[in-house]
Amino acid sequence: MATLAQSASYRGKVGKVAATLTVTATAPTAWGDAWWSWARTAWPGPMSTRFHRQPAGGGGQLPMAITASFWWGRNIPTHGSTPSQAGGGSHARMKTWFSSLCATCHSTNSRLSCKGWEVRATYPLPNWSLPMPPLPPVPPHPLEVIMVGAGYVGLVSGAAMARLGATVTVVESNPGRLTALRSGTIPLHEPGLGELVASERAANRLHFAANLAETALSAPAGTFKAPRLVFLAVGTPENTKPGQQGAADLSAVQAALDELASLLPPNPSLTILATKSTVPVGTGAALARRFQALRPDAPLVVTSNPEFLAEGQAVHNFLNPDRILVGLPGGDTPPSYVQAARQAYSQLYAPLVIKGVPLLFTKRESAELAKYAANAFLAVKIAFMGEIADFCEHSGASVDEVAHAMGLDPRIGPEFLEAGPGYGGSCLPKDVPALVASAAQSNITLTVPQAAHLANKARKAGLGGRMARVMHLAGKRIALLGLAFKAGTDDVRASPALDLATDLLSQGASLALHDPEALANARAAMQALDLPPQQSERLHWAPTLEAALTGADAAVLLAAWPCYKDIAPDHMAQLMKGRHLFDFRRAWQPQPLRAAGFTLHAVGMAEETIPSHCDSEL
Ligand SMILES: NC(=O)c1ccc[n+]([C@@H]2O[C@H](COP(=O)([O-])OP(=O)(O)OC[C@H]3O[C@@H](n4cnc5c(N)ncnc54)[C@H](O)[C@@H]3O)[C@@H](O)[C@H]2O)c1
Ligand SMILES: O=c1ccn([C@@H]2O[C@H](COP(=O)(O)OP(=O)(O)O[C@H]3O[C@H](CO)[C@@H](O)[C@H](O)[C@H]3O)[C@@H](O)[C@H]2O)c(=O)[nH]1
Repeated sequence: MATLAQSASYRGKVGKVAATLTVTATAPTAWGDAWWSWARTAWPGPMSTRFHRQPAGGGGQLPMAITASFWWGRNIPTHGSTPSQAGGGSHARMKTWFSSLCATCHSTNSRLSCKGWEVRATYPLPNWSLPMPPLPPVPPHPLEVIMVGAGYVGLVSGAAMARLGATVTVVESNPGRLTALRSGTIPLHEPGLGELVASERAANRLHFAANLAETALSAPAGTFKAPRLVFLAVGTPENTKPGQQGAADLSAVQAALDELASLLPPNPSLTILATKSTVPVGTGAALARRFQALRPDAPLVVTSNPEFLAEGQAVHNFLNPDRILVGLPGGDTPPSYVQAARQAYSQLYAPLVIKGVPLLFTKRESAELAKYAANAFLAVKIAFMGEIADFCEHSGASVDEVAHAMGLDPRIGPEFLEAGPGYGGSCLPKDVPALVASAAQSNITLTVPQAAHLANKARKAGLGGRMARVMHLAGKRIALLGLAFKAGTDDVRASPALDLATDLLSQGASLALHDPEALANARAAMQALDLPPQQSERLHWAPTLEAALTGADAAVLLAAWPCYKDIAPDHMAQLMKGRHLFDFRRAWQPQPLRAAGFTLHAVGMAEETIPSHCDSEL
């Protein structure tokens, strides 16, 4: 038992109802983690909680601040149309809860104030005693992680796992990418990744290898002091073989497994294999069978640890996930292997779990399917809003207002309701058909994801047609702004911009293409299309936004990079020849652009915004 000097304070806002209780304690910081796990289970709050701990100093007897955020949940009614009316309901509930919290904590002298939308409360908690459990055992060795593939997922996950304390070797078979990494260059655009990789390399926790044979995996049995985790983060693109179109191409996953089987030493200790790659349900079981046939002497447990990061915010997503999902095998797998896997994951992700991130252990099949189901659900939301946006354009409604009104319903939520040019990227476009194809193998027809997939393909293919309805395209110079599949990344895989570019070229337009990060990737992708010379000579790669806009008859916004949002309308008007703007992201403000003389065609905005003089161009 230790006595802690504490104070607690609460600050919450109506509509975003969360209470933060900050407990300031003077305690040996070495006890922090143990106190933490005790607090998470023993806290008397009636609602779900999320804990954060911020040590105020290094080891020893330094004070630390502990913040426990008590989330009220998503069902707080915020009735009324004025702050005080709306606040009444939820603030009253908050007050009741805090009063009971106070009583539970034997607190006196609590202060509570309610001003506009905000409630503040301060509760001194004198002489509040908390039992201190014994320190948990410290694992004797850091985890050894091998990450196969240094793409968006493998490189981010590998570096972030090193940050979590593991010793990580990232294996990359692409020589150019490996050379770049070894020389300290990050071969992809991901905010924060450069700093993360550099600091983990400097701490000697992050290494790179050209193949599995270069890692310690091929060393004699007994080399590893702790269980080794081998993650597969290789690509699983859409299969293009006849008869298998749409299904996931698992050849890179299988090749990596075969490589592993070929180099493990005789009678090695247990290897924990994890698919970070997105793989169809049943893949883990198939990989286990394949490995068993190749290496009956080598103990292996195949687990699923799907990744939910989104490009452009990958480092942040990995280190602050909504959940960590781990699928464990059942059936014939020895329980001791499964237990070892569970322990290894618990150790690997402990620094995140301690922050309150849920670590879900499920059946392996559930984890595999949950990843696809999540992506398909996101795809359905986006595709649905695309169709609603089309209807808005013909009904006088604004899709922004419709989405906002829908999103305030907590059963719907505000995320992923932005209608745009169609979803792109390396995940949703290939994962939805892969889900549909894998279900079809079990004679299950997934009509809803399939409809989203078809709607999205049609949306991307129809962008040029939308433009052709308001202006002649042949002979015109069009500035395409934003070539990545969304702002924040240099990834152009399945980018709507590439679909539109090929369509506009075939309609006779000249293109000036610009992107702040994705120009090189877009150029490589367009070159790979092997366009006829009369089309490729009409492609112009603009090094600056100004160069793209200069002399353009029209500009098209496809990815909402800040540089496009921030450009001054008058500056655009000076540079451009024509006055047509197509905003497929609704990132541009209509009024200032109209004031500068532009005609704005924005997705999901009513037709009346298009002046009648456009007809004369048809
Ligand atoms: N990109 C994302 O945002 C994201 C998010 C979650 C999940 N995923 C899934 O993760 C997987 C990887 O996606 P990605 O975008 O990182 O792919 P990527 O194509 O960017 O990277 C894969 C990397 O693996 C390398 N590689 C392939 N085979 C190898 C081998 N045998 N040994 C060593 N290196 C090898 C490739 O050279 C490449 O650099 C996919 O299944 C994808 O669906 C992707
Ligand atoms: O409201 C929205 C949200 C997204 N998009 C588009 O949808 C696509 C995908 O966007 P996003 O999901 O942000 O990017 P990804 O990096 O592809 O991430 C998705 O795919 C990853 C790979 O599986 C998952 O890990 C992530 O959770 C999932 O969000 C992009 O073209 C976006 O422009 C919209 O049009 N409207």
